[in-house]
Amino acid sequence: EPKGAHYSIFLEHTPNWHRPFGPYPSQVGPVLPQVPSFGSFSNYLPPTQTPQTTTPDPSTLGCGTPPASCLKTPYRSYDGSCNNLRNPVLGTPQTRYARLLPPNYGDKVSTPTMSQTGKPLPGARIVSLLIYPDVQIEDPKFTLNAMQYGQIITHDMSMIAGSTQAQPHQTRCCTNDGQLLEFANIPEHCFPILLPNDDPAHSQTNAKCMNFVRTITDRDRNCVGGYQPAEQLTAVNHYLDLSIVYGNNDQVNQQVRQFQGGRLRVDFRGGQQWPPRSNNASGVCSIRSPQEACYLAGDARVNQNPQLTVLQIILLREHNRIADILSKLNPHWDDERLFQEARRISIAEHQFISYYEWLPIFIGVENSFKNKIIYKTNSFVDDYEEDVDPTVLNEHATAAFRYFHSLIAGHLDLVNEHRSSYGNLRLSDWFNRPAILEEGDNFDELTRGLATQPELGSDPYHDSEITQFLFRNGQPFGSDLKAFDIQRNRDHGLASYNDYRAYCGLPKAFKFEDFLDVMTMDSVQKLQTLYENPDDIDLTVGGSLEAHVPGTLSGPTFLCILTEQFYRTRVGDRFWFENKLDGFTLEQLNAIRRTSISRLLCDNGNHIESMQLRGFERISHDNPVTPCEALPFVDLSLWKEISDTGVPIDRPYDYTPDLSHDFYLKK
Ligand code: HEM
Repeated sequence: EPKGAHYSIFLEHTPNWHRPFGPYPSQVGPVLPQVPSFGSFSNYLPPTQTPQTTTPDPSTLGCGTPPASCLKTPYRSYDGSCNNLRNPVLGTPQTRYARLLPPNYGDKVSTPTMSQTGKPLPGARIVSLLIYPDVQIEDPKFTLNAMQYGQIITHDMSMIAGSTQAQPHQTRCCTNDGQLLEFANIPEHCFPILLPNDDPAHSQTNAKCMNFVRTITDRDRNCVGGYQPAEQLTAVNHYLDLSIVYGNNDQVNQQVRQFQGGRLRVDFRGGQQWPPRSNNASGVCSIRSPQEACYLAGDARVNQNPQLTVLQIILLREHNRIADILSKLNPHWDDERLFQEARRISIAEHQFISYYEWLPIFIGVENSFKNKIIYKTNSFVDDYEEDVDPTVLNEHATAAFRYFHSLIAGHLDLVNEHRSSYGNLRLSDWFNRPAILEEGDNFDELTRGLATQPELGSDPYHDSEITQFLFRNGQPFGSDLKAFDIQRNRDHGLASYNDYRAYCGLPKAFKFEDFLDVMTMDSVQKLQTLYENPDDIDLTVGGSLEAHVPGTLSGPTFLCILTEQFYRTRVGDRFWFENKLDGFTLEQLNAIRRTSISRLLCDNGNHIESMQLRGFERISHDNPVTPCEALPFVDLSLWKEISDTGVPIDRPYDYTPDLSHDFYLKK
């Protein structure tokens, strides 16, 4: 095992990770046009009207469309525009990922990465089979809920352009029976994964080819030309703002809203609220009959797996729960005001749970404090910095954060109120088929399962439900998520694992044995069997073999990338919930800080009666199942604006942000 001493040295370096725009410009290619005149706020809207910007026409997708102007409003836009007032397009959908290191494309411009020797890298499926076998090791401490909330955070922050990530891609790079297409017939953007002859699964059907379509880049959209290296685009807004619930643009937002009482649209069945039906069910779900439920939500991936859909529904119901209470407290508020206030509270709860409950488990408590990602305070934390770029890093989304695919469990326990499980669902039976949630008591049983079943360990082992059966849709075998991750790493031309070691403060390796500082001999030997040169190792692969930094769920290289990302996501968000500018009074902010994932599950399940206090942690003597009413909750009465006798309630801070504040007029 690697020596522990290394880590303490490493941790001392952590505060240097934040370089506001990195050593490498975060916008690859020409700087996007800045909006010259957004400083003129003549068209100010009071807070009770629909805020925001002129929405770009999605049919003219370029590489991010700057809004025509930014309106003065205390609420976020749906697409994230005007969050950064100096560069209002920053963080909006259809913009580039950022990068910490320059890309390493095969032809230096856009083709997938090659070996240093000029030959192709080892096949992604071959690497996946050797490095990521299915060995079932449960995490000793954390629940499936920790894994599942991670996917929620991911979907909130990014989605490679050109794919829904929910279904096999519409572009087919292989024949229907899994053979390679004739070269002349291969559609544009294809980068199929070749299957070895002795593939343990696919040799049984004689398939030789797994579909894989390249991510859309700024070059594909003609935003850059010449020899400018390509940068991939993300289809959703980069902020941690519950866009998975509210949509990433005004159009989707309008589809998910009820426009009554501040509520989101729901269908009532069996006395419970369910998301509205998608109007393209056969396109986005693997349904067997037209009646089968397939949901519409702010994010296109909502139906991808049952537990993801459970959390999406919990978050949707939480919004409506808050809107209903606010409307009783403040009957004079109209739909828009109720909607935006409920939205702001839901986003704050989500940011709190993500950063204060979830993130310390993954990137460590000490590391999170040290890097100013969380604070111990009962006050505001006004740490917004306009020159910190909130853009999602390609290294984060394509390599580091995907490491947690390892936590996925292939079977989902159905758990009753006594916390006993009498059965489970096989994951690959239910990809893109959410109807299962509405059967019997499944919704609550899956919800309790989330908080009871352990996640699998964060290690190189992966459940075969995602490496042999992903999206199999009734077929005997399916795709391989880890082969996708490796192929995606090359598609995006990420610099090598060795380069990121150096970036993150580890010594650069000159020979394979040099990796022994953070890897076992067994892992180094596997790498040596696969790769010709230490500089060839894909970031996705090398990073996933590192021993963990104590107190975290990742090795030092991924930890460095994750820490950098979550710093930027927080400090680059003008509407971060702990900023005075987000418009909460101190009392309200401290009320938000009493929320928890367990309370959210309690309040929004069908009939959940109990939960342990820390819902990302397994049930134990220290974390016993407790009646829901005994769990801390957000006291929404603090949002009551006028007392029962009609007197305005005096708040210690002005409820509505002062819009004439210097800040807005600075530039
Ligand atoms: C059952 C659970 C999950 C399934 C089935 C799943 C599946 C997928 C699939 C199919 C992709 C797209 C692959 C590609 O074409 O490149 C993807 C991307 C990704 N996944 Fe997962 N995933 C799951 C859970 C998670 C979790 C728990 C995390 C992290 C905590 C995560 C992080 C990511 C990230 C960062 C991406 C790239 C996002 C982007 O497009 O920018 N996933 N996942």
